[in-house]
Amino acid sequence: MEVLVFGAGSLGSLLGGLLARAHDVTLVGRDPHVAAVRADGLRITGVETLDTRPAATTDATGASADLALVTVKAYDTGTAARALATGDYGVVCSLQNGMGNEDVLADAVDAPVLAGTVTYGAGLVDPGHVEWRGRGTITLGAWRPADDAATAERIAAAFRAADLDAEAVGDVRRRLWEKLAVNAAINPVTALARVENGALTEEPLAGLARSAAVETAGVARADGVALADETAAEAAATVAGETARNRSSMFQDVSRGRRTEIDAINGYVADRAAVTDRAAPVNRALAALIRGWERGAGVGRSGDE
Ligand SMILES: NC(=O)C1=CN([C@@H]2O[C@H](COP(=O)(O)OP(=O)(O)OC[C@H]3O[C@@H](n4cnc5c(N)ncnc54)[C@H](OP(=O)(O)O)[C@@H]3O)[C@@H](O)[C@H]2O)C=CC1
Ligand SMILES: CC(C)(CO)C(=O)C(=O)O
Repeated sequence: MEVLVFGAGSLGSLLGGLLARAHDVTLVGRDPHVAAVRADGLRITGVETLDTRPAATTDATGASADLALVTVKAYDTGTAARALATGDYGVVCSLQNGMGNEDVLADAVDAPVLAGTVTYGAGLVDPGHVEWRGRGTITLGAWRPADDAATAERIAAAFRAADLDAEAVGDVRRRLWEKLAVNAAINPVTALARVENGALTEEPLAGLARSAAVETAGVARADGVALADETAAEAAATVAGETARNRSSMFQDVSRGRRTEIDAINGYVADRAAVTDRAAPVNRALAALIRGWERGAGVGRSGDE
């Protein structure tokens, strides 16, 4: 299968490198990473060590592939969608965190759209070198009723052909909302308190994280997705415990003075709550605090805005 990975940073490089074991992969990213991959290939270290040679480019204009995976940060999805709209793809699949990405892609591209959640962990450590930080699972599903479920199964099988753990599911919206509840609970609280994820398993932060998760579940239900309060709260607590020594991606972004994915996480929950006439005071407050930090830090918002 021809696979184009749009957003060859941490996750895109890891998955692209692993997929290159079985497929014809092109990474779309930035220099100096792209130049290093073109010159010397991609090195994966960590869980396994692997040297692969995917193609790499900084410009996907007019490209084509059987599958386009979208692995940019959520605030860059609009840019990715516009670039993909100039090409020809059999399927487009978001593997990003947060909500709203699939709708942006579906509005722009003329191809079936899949949604995916990923629990693999990755970090780009040097140009041409990505660290594989954790094994995980990829869960895929059709985004719109018109996006055939058999497509999700075919793409999951393509991941499995490259020895990745992947499954197609019929309830991908619920899976995305559950992951959203986990991110809404863990990401802003760890970023604001400057703590590793494990700090959320005890007070004084456990109650705040739980409130964010439970509130997210309520908004999911108002949006037509059956996510129980306790399921969301337990998912957040379990992930915080299992990733106790991790710094969440938002904590890392704030530490590096980089823009966060707050709009697609707690900002999305607060926006959906407003549409369905619900209050979401915890998510709204967490979003305001992170946005306040972004503004104070002068973090650029040049992506979709
Ligand atoms: N890292 C992980 O382990 C996991 C990440 N995720 C999710 O996956 C998504 C990606 O995360 P992550 O890989 O960490 O993010 P990164 O920032 O490491 O990767 C995104 C890459 O895409 C590049 N990019 C953005 N726009 C373009 C463009 N127009 N053309 C070419 N390259 C572009 C970025 O470059 P630049 O920065 O220069 O703009 C960056 O290198 C997020 O939604 C994240 O929450 C989910 C599970 C695990
Ligand atoms: C699951 C979690 C919270 C792990 O750190 C994550 O997805 C993130 O940091 O963005």
